[in-house]
Amino acid sequence: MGNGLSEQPSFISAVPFFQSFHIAILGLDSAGKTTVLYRLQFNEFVNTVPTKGFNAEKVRVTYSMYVQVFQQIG
Ligand SMILES: Nc1nc2c(ncn2[C@@H]2O[C@H](COP(=O)(O)OP(=O)(O)OP(=O)(O)O)[C@@H](O)[C@H]2O)c(=O)[nH]1
Ligand SMILES: [Mg+2]
Repeated sequence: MGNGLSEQPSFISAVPFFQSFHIAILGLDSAGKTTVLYRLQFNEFVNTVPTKGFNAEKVRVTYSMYVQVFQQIG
């Protein structure tokens, strides 16, 4: 689950700055989707409540590159 998240993979730095991509996090209830999303966004673990609908965050992966991450209910 969220605790297993390692450093962001190096392939991201190989993506040209003008490209953008979306990441969808899918999983069963309480799988740790929101935990992963906020770990990416804030670099810390936060207390979560069950998500209603979906959640989206723009995550900065390099100085000038952002990735839009969508979190969908299970
Ligand atoms: N032990 C453990 N607990 C975790 C881990 N990741 C998340 N949790 C806990 O699992 C619970 C659910 O985490 P969420 O991130 O809210 O799960 P979710 O997939 O977003 O759940 P829904 O929004 O209901 O679909 C929370 O109490 C988290 O603290 C992990 O890696 N290890
Ligand atoms: Mg959630």
